Amino acid sequence: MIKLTNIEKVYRTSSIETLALTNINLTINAGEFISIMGPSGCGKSTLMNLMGLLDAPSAGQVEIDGRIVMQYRDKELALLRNQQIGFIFQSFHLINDLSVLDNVEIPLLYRKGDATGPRSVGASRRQLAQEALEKVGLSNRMKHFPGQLSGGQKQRVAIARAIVGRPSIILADEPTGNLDSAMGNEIMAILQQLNTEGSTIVMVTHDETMAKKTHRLIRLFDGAMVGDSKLISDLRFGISDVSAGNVISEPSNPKS
Ligand SMILES: Nc1ncnc2c1ncn2[C@@H]1O[C@H](COP(=O)(O)OP(=O)(O)OP(=O)(O)O)[C@@H](O)[C@H]1O
Repeated sequence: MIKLTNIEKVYRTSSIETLALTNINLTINAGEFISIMGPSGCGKSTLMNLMGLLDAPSAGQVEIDGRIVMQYRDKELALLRNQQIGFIFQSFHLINDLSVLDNVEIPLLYRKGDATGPRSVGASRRQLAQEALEKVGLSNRMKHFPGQLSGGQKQRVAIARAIVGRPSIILADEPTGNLDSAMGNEIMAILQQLNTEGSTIVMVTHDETMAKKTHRLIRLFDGAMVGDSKLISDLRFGISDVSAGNVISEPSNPKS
């Protein structure tokens, strides 16, 4: 579960102050698949960075799985992030000099314990990485390098890397943004499958079609939450009808 309470984020440089997020109150339940949409600059990545513990809010509280993280030190944040959160980015962020298998192992190298407890020795790391690659249908490309893969395949490697440590939360920042629609649909199908198996997924997207495949759509505008709609019937969350959608307010003059 991710709970954001009264979040505000201000970026300050010597000459300018930008209010990137204001008055964000949002609870994402365990097992939900939610999408976040809004025009460029409205604060989507900032929100993801706060949920991913990559940045701290200027005010308000961030709670991850019942832990209020505001008092955590950097080391503790890094540990929590490594164990609980998997990241997927639009531009994949793979290391070109490493094989597919080595790329997927990376999050496990930063662990004191392995995905399930004791320190991960090379063999068990390898095993976990192979399993993650099998899950995304890439077991036949383990020895390839990122430069030898299609965009969709690269994103599948990135998903394998995100799930290798078995995090409960996956944060995906425009995961289909660099892909054609066929590859984008493949990636969405994998994310939907991971969600069915229990992962909580938060996805930023500019694509309404992709957003409609998720349970719930959050709309941001100028740093504020302007919409929160239930999209797909899902009995796990007591939602029986898409009309349960609750639009807070629509932006009157969206920038894009
Ligand atoms: N490190 C930073 N320093 C100063 N201002 C920043 C910083 N990061 C983001 N901003 C500003 O905060 C606001 C929100 O940015 P953010 O990247 O979260 O938007 P976004 O919705 O993800 O945009 P896009 O869809 O274009 O990626 C913007 O006005 C941006 O210029």
